[in-house]
Amino acid sequence: MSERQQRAADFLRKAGVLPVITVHTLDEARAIADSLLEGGLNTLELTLRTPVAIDALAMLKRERPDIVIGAGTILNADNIRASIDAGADFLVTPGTPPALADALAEADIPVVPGAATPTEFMALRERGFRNCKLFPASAVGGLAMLKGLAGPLHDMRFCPTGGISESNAAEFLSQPNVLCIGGSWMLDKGWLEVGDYARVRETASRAAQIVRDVRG
Ligand SMILES: O=C(O)C(=O)C[C@H](O)[C@H](O)COP(=O)(O)O
Repeated sequence: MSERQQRAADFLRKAGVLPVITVHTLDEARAIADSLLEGGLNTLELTLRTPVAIDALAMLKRERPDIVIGAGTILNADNIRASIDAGADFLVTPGTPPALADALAEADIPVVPGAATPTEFMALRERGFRNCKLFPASAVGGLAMLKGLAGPLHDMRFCPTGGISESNAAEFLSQPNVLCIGGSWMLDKGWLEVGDYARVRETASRAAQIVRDVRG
């Protein structure tokens, strides 16, 4: 495993839970990041799904240097460049077609390429990637899929994301081939719409407790 990939493995394992956030304003980005941090989660994936995402990433890296931020929904080389320029600590992709895998392999930043099938993970493995996102985890088999991958792809580690909630988080996190679990369950749309950041903080805090319970 390259030193760069090892760096991704270290902080993802340490984080245990990777909240996936989508922000619409800089104020919302600050409020979400602060609530997660107060709840005990200091690593997050900020998706590039909204026009303000890159500005929010740069702002958070400037104003909240203690937060480790991955840029998510990386779809192409332009997204990679913009995220690195904004100060991203790592990159996450929902899927990884060959041209994107090439661009990730050249990027000097920890990367967590996404995939959903053994063939795709094998293609990533051939390029040297060992730490990958399983997306959309529940839709493609969830725990059963992770257990299935553990045999043939025993040297790979996964960050399952998609369909994980407070009720199944511990079970996913307990799998030996799981580095961290990703999800948006602590960022319920209804709570965000009414600015109920106390619930975000409480749910983040319970997620942090799940990590302590499972990992010690
Ligand atoms: O946009 C991306 O790049 C993604 O990877 C999608 C997110 O990971 C999922 O939307 C999170 O899944 P839920 O926890 O089920 O909401």
